[in-house]
Amino acid sequence: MRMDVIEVDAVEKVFDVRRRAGRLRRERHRVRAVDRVSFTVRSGEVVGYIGPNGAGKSTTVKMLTGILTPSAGRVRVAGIDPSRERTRLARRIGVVFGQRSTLWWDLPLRDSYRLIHRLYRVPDTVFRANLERCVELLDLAPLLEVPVRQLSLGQRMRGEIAAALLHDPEVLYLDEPTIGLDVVSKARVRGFLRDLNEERGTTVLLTTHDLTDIEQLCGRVVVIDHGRVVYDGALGGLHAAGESERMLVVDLEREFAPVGLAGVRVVRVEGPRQWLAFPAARSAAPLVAELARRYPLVDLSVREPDIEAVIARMYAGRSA
Ligand SMILES: Nc1ncnc2c1ncn2[C@@H]1O[C@H](COP(=O)(O)OP(=O)(O)OP(=O)(O)O)[C@@H](O)[C@H]1O
Repeated sequence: MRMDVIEVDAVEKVFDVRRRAGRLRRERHRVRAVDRVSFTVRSGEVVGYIGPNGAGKSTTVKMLTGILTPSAGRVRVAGIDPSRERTRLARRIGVVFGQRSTLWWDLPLRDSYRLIHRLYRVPDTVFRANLERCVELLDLAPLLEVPVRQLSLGQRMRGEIAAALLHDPEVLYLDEPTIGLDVVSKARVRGFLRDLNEERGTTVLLTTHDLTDIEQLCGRVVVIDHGRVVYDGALGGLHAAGESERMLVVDLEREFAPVGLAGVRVVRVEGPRQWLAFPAARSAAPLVAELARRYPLVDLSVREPDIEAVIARMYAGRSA
């Protein structure tokens, strides 16, 4: 049976900040970075944790690693309370921060890996097998003797991901793992993560602003905004939540006035071609049938909305 490996229940994090209020006065001010957030992640799931800047994503991930203690609520990762047993938890999780390195800057990659081997007390056979696998799949062989500071961003990121996996973690947190990478490196990292999840059943919580990461990796997304969960479900369902539209592009035999169909908005007419927007959740089939019955239809295509637009619309709706 699949278990919940990450449990976040009514979790809050409030920061006390001092702000200047005049020449000498400082005012205390509270920032509620995470506001009664609840979600669970089952073993083997890949979940995207997304939201605009300052939404509370990093603060949540820091509570999941034990770096920060929640102000209220309950967090469990692999049954462990992260802030109480951070060291024990560290053996069960892997963490990759796209913007921060966990490797030793002046050491060759291989030496960083040796240190991790010893620090985490990884059994020799496990370490060797994992290193071999990562070196092969992430193409690290030519890089092992190179000091980390000489690696390109894409090379270093592959090195970081390997470092996070050498101790066989059940859960992997990835914070912007493809940030700044070129298209080829992004594809390689995504392919590796997909295989890792499929073959090993590693649970992944992925924070990213790159929606292709989400589309290609995540079966489910949790969207957070102003510290609160505003959506939790399948990626496809975001369209309905964001009230997004699909587009039917039709070519008629000749020019017509904008077609009149219930539930359809004509957004553009160019000669015999018309662009018809309709709710994304609705089936296109009856619309096409009705069109074909009433107009001389020559050709058509359906365009899916892009997720970025959907999420932007959802955020806008929330703050309005
Ligand atoms: N140590 C801190 N002290 C005070 N305020 C903080 C602290 N850390 C985060 N915050 C505030 O909490 C809120 C949430 O920040 P957080 O870094 O979790 O957002 P995020 O969703 O990860 O954003 P981004 O996408 O920009 O990384 C922000 O308003 C931020 O300024």
